[in-house]
Amino acid sequence: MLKLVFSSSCRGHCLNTVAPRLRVKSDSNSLFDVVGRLTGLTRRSPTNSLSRAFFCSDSNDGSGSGSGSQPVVEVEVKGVESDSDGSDSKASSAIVPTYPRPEDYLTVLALPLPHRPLFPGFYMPIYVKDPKLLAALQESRKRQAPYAGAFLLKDEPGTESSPSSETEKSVYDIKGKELFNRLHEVGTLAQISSIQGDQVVLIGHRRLRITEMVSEDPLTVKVDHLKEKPYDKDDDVIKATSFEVISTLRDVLKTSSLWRDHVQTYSQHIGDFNFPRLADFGAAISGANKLQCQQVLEELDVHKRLQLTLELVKKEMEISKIQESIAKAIEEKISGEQRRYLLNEQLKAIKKELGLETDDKTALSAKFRERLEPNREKCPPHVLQVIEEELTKLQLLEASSSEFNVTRNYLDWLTVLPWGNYSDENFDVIQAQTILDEDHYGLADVKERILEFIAVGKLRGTSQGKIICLSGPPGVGKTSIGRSIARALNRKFFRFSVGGLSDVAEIKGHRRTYIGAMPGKMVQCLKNVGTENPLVLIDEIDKLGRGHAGDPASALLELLDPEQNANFLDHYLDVPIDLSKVLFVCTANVVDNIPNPLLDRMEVIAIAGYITDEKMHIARDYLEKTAREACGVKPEQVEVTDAALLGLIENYCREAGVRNLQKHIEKIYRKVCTTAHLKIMKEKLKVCNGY
Ligand SMILES: Nc1ncnc2c1ncn2[C@@H]1O[C@H](COP(=O)(O)OP(=O)(O)OP(=O)(O)O)[C@@H](O)[C@H]1O
Repeated sequence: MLKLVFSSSCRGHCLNTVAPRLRVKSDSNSLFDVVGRLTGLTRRSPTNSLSRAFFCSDSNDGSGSGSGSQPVVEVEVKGVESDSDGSDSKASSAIVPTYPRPEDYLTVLALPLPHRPLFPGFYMPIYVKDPKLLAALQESRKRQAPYAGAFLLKDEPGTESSPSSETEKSVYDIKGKELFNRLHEVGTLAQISSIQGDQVVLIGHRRLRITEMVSEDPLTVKVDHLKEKPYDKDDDVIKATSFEVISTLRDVLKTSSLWRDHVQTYSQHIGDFNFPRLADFGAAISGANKLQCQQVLEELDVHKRLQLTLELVKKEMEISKIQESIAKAIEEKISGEQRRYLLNEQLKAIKKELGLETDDKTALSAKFRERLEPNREKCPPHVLQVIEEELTKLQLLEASSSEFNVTRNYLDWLTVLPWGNYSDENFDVIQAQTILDEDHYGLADVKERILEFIAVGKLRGTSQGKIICLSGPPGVGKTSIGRSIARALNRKFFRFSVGGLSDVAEIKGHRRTYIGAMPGKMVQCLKNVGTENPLVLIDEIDKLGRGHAGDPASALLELLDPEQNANFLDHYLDVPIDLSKVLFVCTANVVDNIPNPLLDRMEVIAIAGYITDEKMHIARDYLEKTAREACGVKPEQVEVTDAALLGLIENYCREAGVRNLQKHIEKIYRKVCTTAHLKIMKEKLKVCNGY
């Protein structure tokens, strides 16, 4: 049992039920076999023709005189529809009763078709919303007269001809005379194949013409049965036109799979074929609008009908060509995009594997932009401009060129600097004092100066960079107090020693044109600390070297001078940096060795050596504690007496600073550790030997 469906949504026709087995005796050559041969469709063997021979038995009787192929209908109610409820199966089994014959129906119920006319030989499901009409249809089936007239509904005057202009429901709102006037005169005698709920499946049989209205509700009309005008089947023009229709159909079939399905289904169910049927078939499966289809239906001249159909299938051919080209273009686009995506993904994977991902220009730019984004608001406009210019340049450069690397490094430095980032300064004098005292004993002058600095900063609301120079003999705590000051002020700490420095580039940076060029110490410092207001300790400023190319002291001057350092220009960076918020602390052993212009700009705080009493305090409260912790000794384990410390200071550590004293204390603790360890080992040995 077969169930084959024509796409009714696009064509409006449907082969939607099972054909009862009718034997159609026909010796006419099937045109669809010709189409099948041309398109490679398999031709059914003659033995199969029994099961596929279904078509309205007298739909081709118009060719009577011409074709002379009048099929003999013998009803054999063998095949039954296996509907779910089974209610219709009986009814549908008697599709073509022997009596009365279809041509005997001269008064029929008129069914309005809103979308397309019904062609002989085609199925069409319709929804009958009018209960009266539905009841009448059911009644007529019961009376063994399952026929009605299906007529296309004319568009309402003034509305556009579109399939959606009239819904199924509103069609059945029109009744009586109004409906009669809205129906096209020519329609189709339709066999009611099945009724399921409000769905009625019609099979087109033959053409009808309305002559008069018999009753209004449900609309019943008197009809004339129409026959095709006699034609000569050997007429060359008709033959040529039909061959052209077939050839066009064949071309469409090549491209449109939907049509292929239609023809295959149709050819399996249609046995004989002739010119009028070919015309009907072409028009029925074309996507032409309802009026064009109606025109074909109304045409009784076979040649004209073939011509009309040819027009429609040619148009269909054009549509299918456009459809094909659209499909091809979209397919190409999609496959091209997919290919590119795949290749890109592969490229990414390869780069990742080889560690080359950073060389990707776009990824690099994205990285730099991402890094800059949090500081963009605070970043000075001139720097932003340079960054944007360099980013554009980066995109234009060849990734393998040396210039590319220079630009990449430059951008790396430009974007990594903490533009406008400051650490929250501590303006609490008491807290600062506590921190300073925690770390160092004495050093009153230094501490006082720092507290003054904080107090001024608090009153002003902002602190200005200063240059403080701590001078004194080695080991008096110049460097360590610098770290302590940074902690007290809550600034980041950076130390660099300029002892023996003779290259100006160390301070001012190299020009970017040199291979391996680097920015100066100050830019490195900013990158390191991540804030623009760190405490920078410049150690051993009195031991600054003398360069053969340029004077480091002068470069340092530019760096330290509060007047100039608001716009400090590093050779590498090439954009001014604001260093005015940086607190510079320099250390020197001998002030006299500091170049005069530098010394002039500094606030020198001299730290003299410590006296014995001070050393005692430092040793007891700071040095001993640090040394003990460093050696992992607990306070209760060792006791260093004052006499011992005094002896150490007076006899062994007579220098001004406390570095030597610190070393001796550390030495004592190391010795204590070793002795204690040896003692424990001896005890263990004694135990082992049985003493
Ligand atoms: N007043 C102090 N209180 C506590 N510790 C101190 C004090 N002065 C110095 N020290 C300690 O002495 C050690 C040496 O100090 P530091 O290295 O800062 O000396 P310096 O003056 O910088 O020497 P140099 O001039 O040789 O660089 C440090 O461990 C430091 O903690």
